[in-house]
Amino acid sequence: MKPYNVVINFESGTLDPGKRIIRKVSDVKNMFYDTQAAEELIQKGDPMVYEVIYADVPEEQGHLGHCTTIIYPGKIGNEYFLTKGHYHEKLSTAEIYFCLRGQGRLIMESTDGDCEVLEMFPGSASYIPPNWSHRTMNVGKELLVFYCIFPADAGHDYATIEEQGYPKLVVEIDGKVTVIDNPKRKNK
Ligand SMILES: O=P(O)(O)OC[C@H]1O[C@](O)(CO)[C@@H](O)[C@@H]1O
Ligand SMILES: [Fe+2]
Repeated sequence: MKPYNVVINFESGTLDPGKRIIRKVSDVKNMFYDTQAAEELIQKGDPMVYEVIYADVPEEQGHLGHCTTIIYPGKIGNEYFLTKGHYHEKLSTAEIYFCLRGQGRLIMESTDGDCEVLEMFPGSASYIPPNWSHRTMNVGKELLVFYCIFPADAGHDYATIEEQGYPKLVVEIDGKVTVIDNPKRKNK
C-alpha cells in the first residue's frame, strides 16, 4: 500500500475518508448501572451514545490502526454516556488517546486488578499500557472528541467488561463529576 492522509475535523470529530460505526443506547445498555433508565431511554427513541470513525488500515501486525471517537453529552440515570470498554484480544498491545474537544474521563483496569481514572481535555494524550482495559465517558455538556492510535492487530475483547464492569462508576452528584465504587461489581 502507499502512504496517504486522512483529514480530522477537531470540532465534529469526523475522519475522512473513514468507516463509521454507530452505537445507540440499545447497543450499550448492559454497560450502564441503571438498566431500567437505559430501557426507558430506548423507548423514548434510542438516542446515539457514540460513534467511531476508523481509517482504512489492514488489521495486520506492523500497521497502526487509528480512529476518532465522538461521545455525545448525556447520562443514563446519573451515569455519563460511555463506550462499551474492552481489553485488547492481544493483551500485549498499548493504545494512545489524544483528546481534541470536550471533557472526559478514561477508566482503565489492569489484569492485576489495578484501577485508574484519567481526565481527558483538549490536548491530553493518555497512554493505555499493555494489559489494561479501557472505557471513556463524556462528562461535559458538548461533544467529547478524541483520536486513538493502536496496533492494528490488537483486536477487541468486550466480554470481560460486559460481564464484570469496572470497580468504579463515574457519575454526576450535585452537579459534580464524581467517582464512586460500583455496587454491582463482582469479585471485588
Ligand atoms: O470499542 P469500544 O469499547 O466500543 O470503544 C471505542 C473506542 O475504543 C477503540 O475501539 C479503540 O480501542 C476506539 O475505536 C474507540 O475509542
Ligand atoms: Fe482499545
